[in-house]
Amino acid sequence: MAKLQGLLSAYASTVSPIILIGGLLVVWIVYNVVIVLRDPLRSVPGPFWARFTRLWYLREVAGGHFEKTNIALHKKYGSIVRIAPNYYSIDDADAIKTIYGHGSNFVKGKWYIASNNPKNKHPDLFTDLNPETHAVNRRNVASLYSMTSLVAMEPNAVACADILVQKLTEFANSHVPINLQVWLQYYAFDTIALITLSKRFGFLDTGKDNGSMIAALHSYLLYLSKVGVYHEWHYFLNWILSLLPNGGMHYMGSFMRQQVLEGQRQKSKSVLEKDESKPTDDFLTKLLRMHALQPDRFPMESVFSTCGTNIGAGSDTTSVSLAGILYHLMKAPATLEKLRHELDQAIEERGSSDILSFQEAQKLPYLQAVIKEGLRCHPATGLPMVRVVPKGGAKIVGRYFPEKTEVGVNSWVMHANKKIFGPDAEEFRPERWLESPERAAEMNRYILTFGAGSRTCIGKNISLLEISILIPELVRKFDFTLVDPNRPLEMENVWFVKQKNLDCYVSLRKGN
Ligand code: HEM
Repeated sequence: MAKLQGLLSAYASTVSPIILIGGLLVVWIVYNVVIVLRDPLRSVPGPFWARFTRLWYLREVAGGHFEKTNIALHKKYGSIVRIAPNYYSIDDADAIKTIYGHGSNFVKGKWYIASNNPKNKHPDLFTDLNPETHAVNRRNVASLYSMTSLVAMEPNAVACADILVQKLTEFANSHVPINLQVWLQYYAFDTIALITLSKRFGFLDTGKDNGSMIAALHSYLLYLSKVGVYHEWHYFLNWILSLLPNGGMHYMGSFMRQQVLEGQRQKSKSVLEKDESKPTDDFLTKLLRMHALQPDRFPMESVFSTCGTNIGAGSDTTSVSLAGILYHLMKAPATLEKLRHELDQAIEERGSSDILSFQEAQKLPYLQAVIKEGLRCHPATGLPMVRVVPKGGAKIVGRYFPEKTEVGVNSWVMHANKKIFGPDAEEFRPERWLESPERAAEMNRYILTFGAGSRTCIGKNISLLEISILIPELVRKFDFTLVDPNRPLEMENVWFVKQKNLDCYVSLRKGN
């Protein structure tokens, strides 16, 4: 009897886990079948596994090429594609207004949760999911990013462009190949630091990622792009990661703290309260004044998070965009020639070869068309900008989406749309912006490089300033040649779609 009991318990101990797992699997399958059968959107096409689990989307995002996958999905399945059980990617011109338009009640989806720092009591502008607090916070800082505020920022962009030109001249003389994307990162990081904190990180000077800060921001992007898909894990994973050493982020944090303290030393609370604000004040002075005048409404945490968001959201995005424009120019010699002709003429007419100002650059139509087209062909963000369908549901592409469904448009998908940009949408052709003002205005409505609506990029003017200062200067002064023109451009989509192998020879422009 004891033997039999022993046999039975041995049998039970080996079989029961299998039965348990099998049982759970059956329950999971039945649960999913019921969900699928009851889903009013069950007829929307998409990859098989995306119907049942977010793992399909996670795997694709982790692959680092979702911008390409997303375009291919819409080619295969049409305007609406399911990419996760309750999440749909949309490729439709009218959908932009419905989902992102001012006055639409679609709020940011939970994917953005993984971008926030759980330690912050007040979410930053980018990650705030609450439309009311977001609107208040955005209003608080909007004037710091306005066109008039750019006056104080222009000399910062010019100073950094000057250093980059000097460095590239040295590379041209030594005939050493460089990774242009990396140097554009140094420019973008140093410029946004100078604009925000009144001090450069010093990447342009050393030619190095000091303190591994750029690498740390890359790891943060790797994290948020994937953990956003399973946002429920963010707080736990973030806690685990906070136990590990993270030199780069600490470096950035202490750099920021030092500069803020320096700003406070230079201008005490009483001085800031009394001083009239001037458009020429630097960004940090403006932030510290806001805190001095209304410490409850704008606490020190908001001073730090605004600075941190500028650096996080405004560095890689700008370098990716600069690299996109220059890469396309390298691949299109006739366009480059035409652009140089316009720039040379502008320089000749004003009788000085000094760097073109932002205002001057804005008056050059071909330059503006090149920038616009570069930003269309390589928008910095490469995942759908997810939003939640509001109460009462919504009609998108003629189909009813129940409330709480998640939907999103990927800039790469929209910019490849042939109905909007024409049959040659995949080509880099700046002329499309100059064919007629009506056509340009129409296309402009569907450009998502800087997002759209109430959550549109607050730093757009700053990045356009940086781009408009640097591109003409580099195009006028240097020839860039790809080390291996036949090697396809490698990119990695970690929310920002970063170029990886932009290895080039730099030489001084012939005949310059
Ligand atoms: C070429 C450069 C840039 C590109 C392509 C870009 C792109 C974008 C996009 C697409 C969004 C919307 C994201 C979404 O809805 O999911 C966004 C938001 C944002 N960007 Fe930029 N950005 C750039 C530069 C900058 C700069 C220079 C700054 C700051 C100085 C900045 C700060 C922000 C912030 C704070 C938000 C959140 C705004 C809000 O939700 O109210 N960006 N950006």
